[in-house]
Amino acid sequence: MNWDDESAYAEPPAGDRLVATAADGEDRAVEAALRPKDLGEFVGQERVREQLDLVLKAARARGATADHVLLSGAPGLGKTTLSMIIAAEMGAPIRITSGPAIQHAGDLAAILSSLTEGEVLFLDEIHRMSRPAEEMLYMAMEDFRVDVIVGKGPGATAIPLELPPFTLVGATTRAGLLPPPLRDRFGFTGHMEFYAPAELQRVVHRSARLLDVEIEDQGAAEIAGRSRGTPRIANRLLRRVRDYAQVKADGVITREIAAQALDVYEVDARGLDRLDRAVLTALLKLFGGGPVGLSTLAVAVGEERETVEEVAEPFLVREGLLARTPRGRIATPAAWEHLGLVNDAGTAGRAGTPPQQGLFGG
Ligand SMILES: Nc1ncnc2c1ncn2[C@@H]1O[C@H](COP(=O)(O)OP(=O)(O)OP(=O)(O)O)[C@@H](O)[C@H]1O
Repeated sequence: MNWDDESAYAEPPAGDRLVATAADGEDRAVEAALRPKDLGEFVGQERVREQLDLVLKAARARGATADHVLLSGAPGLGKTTLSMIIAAEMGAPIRITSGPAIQHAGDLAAILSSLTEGEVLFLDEIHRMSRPAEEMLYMAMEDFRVDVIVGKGPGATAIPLELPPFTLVGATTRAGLLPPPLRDRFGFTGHMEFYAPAELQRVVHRSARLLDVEIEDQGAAEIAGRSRGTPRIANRLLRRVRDYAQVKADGVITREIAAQALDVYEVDARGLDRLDRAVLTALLKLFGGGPVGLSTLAVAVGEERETVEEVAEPFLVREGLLARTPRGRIATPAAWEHLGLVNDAGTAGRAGTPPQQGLFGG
């Protein structure tokens, strides 16, 4: 996983996609109830959990405020949840804000100057902060001090303001976009990975328990397998499957019920939705697996170029179903297999030809 590849996680707001990684209104309403409250309850991310546990235990033993923490990774993997756990483990209050909400250095100064000793400041999307605010943050992180500028022009003066020690938890989907001086000021950086199906299965079981939904192991596995490695998606799919189980069955989520429900919602066994499959189908059936230009592919599926590039492609690339080459987009052998077109050589056009040539060419 290349954490500096910012395009890997660029995804616009959820819209009506069930498999979107961004949170929608309904997610926000239930997420608070589903958030693990301590490191023991937090599923997966073994490495980050273990490292963070050491950082927090050591700080507690010293009676000190924990070092600043940077969490990087795709949306919905648990960065906000982890920041709340850090505060809880330190017995400290937490203040939550985000980069886009801090456009002026004054906005940041107001927040920083109102922090109490040991408080955790969670700054989501830290890469989207304005430059002047970012520069103020450098000094605040290092020296627990800010210079507040009073007045304008030649008469402006900087008034130093001491801050109580605090822990900044920065979250970013794009670690590569952070300027090195900012990155270097974090004492600990945790890279959040996509979750394995078995881990997501545990997330689903846990959420089902909290939502008072009866679910069988195989039902949880079915939902986990379609959740694109992301707990937020797993929780969202669980809620839709619960609806289906209530209306069409006796409320219990079995493997069959989960599969039927997610088929209704057009989320397939590998987690692809209608748009993902439309892109792949066009690539295979209309263009023989490529290479084909992005604009042509977008026209073929009746979508904007940006939608195909930013919404569908990142997951298809991650899944090894599609590759971006200098000559255009190509389908991998796994794409043919997934859509059941591998043995389709007898049909019209080149639909049955696996795109062996030029797979890495161009
Ligand atoms: N490790 C985990 N174990 C159990 N539930 C989790 C875990 N990680 C995330 N979740 C659940 O997934 C949902 C999304 O998590 P969270 O809001 O922390 O993600 P995020 O990375 O901060 O997303 P974003 O970057 O979009 O804000 C929450 O409901 C949370 O409870």
